[in-house]
Amino acid sequence: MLAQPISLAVENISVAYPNGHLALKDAGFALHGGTICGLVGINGSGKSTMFKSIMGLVRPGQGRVLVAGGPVEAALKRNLVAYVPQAEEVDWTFPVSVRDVVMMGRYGHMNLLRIPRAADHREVAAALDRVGMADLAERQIGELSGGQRKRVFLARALAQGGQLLLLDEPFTGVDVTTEEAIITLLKALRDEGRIVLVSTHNLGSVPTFCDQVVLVNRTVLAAGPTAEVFTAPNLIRAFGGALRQHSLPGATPLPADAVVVLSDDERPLVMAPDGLVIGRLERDI
Ligand SMILES: Nc1ncnc2c1ncn2[C@@H]1O[C@H](COP(=O)(O)OP(=O)(O)OP(=O)(O)O)[C@@H](O)[C@H]1O
Repeated sequence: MLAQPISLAVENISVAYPNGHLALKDAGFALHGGTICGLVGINGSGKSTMFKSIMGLVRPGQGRVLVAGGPVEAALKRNLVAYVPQAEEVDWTFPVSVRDVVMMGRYGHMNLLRIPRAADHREVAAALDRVGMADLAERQIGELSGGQRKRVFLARALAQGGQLLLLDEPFTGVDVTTEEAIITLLKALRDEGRIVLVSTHNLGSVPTFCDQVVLVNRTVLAAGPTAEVFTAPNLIRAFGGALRQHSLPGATPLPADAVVVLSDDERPLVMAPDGLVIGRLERDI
């Protein structure tokens, strides 16, 4: 377990960009260590803006974000917040090795000259081992598969020692086996007391790995345990016209009145009419 329990409180924040666009209004939720939470919403709903607020990259005009009970800046100084970017945010042609990228997670622990010490090398080796990338440590990052790329940046977050992990769309472009491996790792990190906050519009995987869900659409529409929040009525509220609903044609053993919610991950969710998630299909319909 971690020495000190981590917590995150987003207290009714409003965030406007310099062009005047109000990306979040009165958005709030709270999390405590030992949870995986899905930050779920359509494109442009404010997920990245929420992450940026938690990382101190944008300052809310109203409200505040507290990490471990204090301001974001203090948490960043303590290396508590670690970010795993979307693949598109990374320049994969940059000539650095897997080990170099993971070592970047140690920068906050080094002095200005950034000369790694034995402890830094140890942490990097442990992180690479944990994500199953030790054998590829010397490989250039451009020569990795999509799933391997995700694991490298997860290793960087681990080497940093982050207790609040922010993952932006971690399953985009990875196959089901890799997705399962990443989920297993995220659950282990949760069990060690971390907060794992995962931004995703990949609805199908949410019930399988998220303990809690925050539904966003320019504000927080609902937040809480997955079974209470991840329901058909709430999802329709969050996704509006972006969701298509179908009755499932003659499928067994699913109830005849089951509702299938199609998202963009090609593995539709199956819900009872009252909104309870029954499961998900492993095939297209
Ligand atoms: N720097 C910016 N300046 C002005 N508007 C912005 C800026 N960044 C984002 N926005 C706008 O704020 C809204 C929320 O964007 P945000 O990136 O937070 O959404 P998102 O949920 O992360 O979307 P996606 O799933 O597509 O990544 C969008 O309407 C977007 O166009």
